[in-house]
Amino acid sequence: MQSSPTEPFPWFGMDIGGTLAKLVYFEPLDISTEEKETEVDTLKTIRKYLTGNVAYGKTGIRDVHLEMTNQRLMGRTGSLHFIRFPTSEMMAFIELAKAKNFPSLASNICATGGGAYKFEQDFKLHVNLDLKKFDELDCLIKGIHYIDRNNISSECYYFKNPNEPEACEKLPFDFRDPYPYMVVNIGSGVSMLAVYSQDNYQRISGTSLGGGTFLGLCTLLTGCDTFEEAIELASQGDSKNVDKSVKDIYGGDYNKFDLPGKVVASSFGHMISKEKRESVSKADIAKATLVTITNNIASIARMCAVNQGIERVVFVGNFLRVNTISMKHIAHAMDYWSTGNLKALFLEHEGYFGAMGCLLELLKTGPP
Ligand SMILES: Nc1ncnc2c1ncn2[C@@H]1O[C@H](COP(=O)(O)OP(=O)(O)OP(=O)(O)O)[C@@H](O)[C@H]1O
Ligand SMILES: CC(C)(CO)[C@@H](O)C(=O)NCCC(=O)O
Repeated sequence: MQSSPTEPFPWFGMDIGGTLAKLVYFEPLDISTEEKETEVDTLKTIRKYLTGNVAYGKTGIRDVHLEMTNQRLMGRTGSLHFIRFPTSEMMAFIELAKAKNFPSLASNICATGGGAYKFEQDFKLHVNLDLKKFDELDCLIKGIHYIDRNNISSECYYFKNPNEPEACEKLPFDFRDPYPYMVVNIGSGVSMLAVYSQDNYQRISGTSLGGGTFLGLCTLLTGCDTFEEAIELASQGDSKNVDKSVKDIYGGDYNKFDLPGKVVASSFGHMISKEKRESVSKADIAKATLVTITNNIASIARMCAVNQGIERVVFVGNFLRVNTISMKHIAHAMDYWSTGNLKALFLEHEGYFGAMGCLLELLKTGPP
């Protein structure tokens, strides 16, 4: 027998970030006949709309490959769905919620991320909803913990031989006993956290050179329009045409301090030459932008991990979406510069942990 939920449906967690808004929706699949008969139309409409589509409006997308089935939450069994749309469309989302009559449901709306604060007044003004706000980094840690424990296929993975295209392998990593570990959340900007236990963590550092910087610079420099386009362009480019290497400066290795010739000495360093600027392609520039941002994040992460005496570093955030180039670069850089002492780990649900943690907070909260 199922226990009756303390929190009325629908169950959502929302993470409104600087670039993307993420939504985790729990679809109950153990609805009794009695519940079906009494389920209000609005609830049914929302459930059917979200689970019956993979795209919403022009820009909303459900990441079907990330769906988690057979989840048990608060005594109910169902599926977790993962949906994202650009934060720039937030007002359209609020209008959609209005059109679907969402505010008529006596439910809490929980949100995290900067947008929970930024859009609070809009929710109140346009749909008369009070947002319950939760901290984005608390939610991130809670979400990582839940998804890693409850994903039946392996959530956590690493790259073996990340720098050898032929021999590189993506392998599962057993993250059951993870503490202490570091989280590097690469969103628009980057936050770095040291996690000591399930409810003990600190934000130890951050950098404004993040996913937003990559996309911003790449669109400026190459004229591309979307993140997917920028990554595709980068995959065809060669950053050596843009960056100056140790070899370009030394004519070979810098032996005294163990700097091999192929290491980047100066990101974008070749671009001071008119001749090089004229011969470089857009793809080369996209790749160099990606590598510059990625290496900088890996470098700061490595210094933080060494400072904290932590060996495992988990990289998350939507910057890593469809971006194996950066993941392999990070894996190689962490391994190489720490002489094998640090391990870069990755999680399948990349950018959804904040929204997942937010859903868990909603269920903890119960009715007002
Ligand atoms: N479809 C997409 N549109 C825009 N950016 C994308 C997309 N897919 C991946 N990205 C990358 O993901 C980044 C945003 O990641 P994420 O959603 O984790 O952060 P955010 O929550 O928006 O930012 P922050 O946490 O700094 O507020 C973008 O800056 C971009 O590099
Ligand atoms: C401001 C946040 C936390 C919003 O998610 C993120 O974009 C970030 O950590 N930016 C980097 C800020 C810093 O320089 O530490």
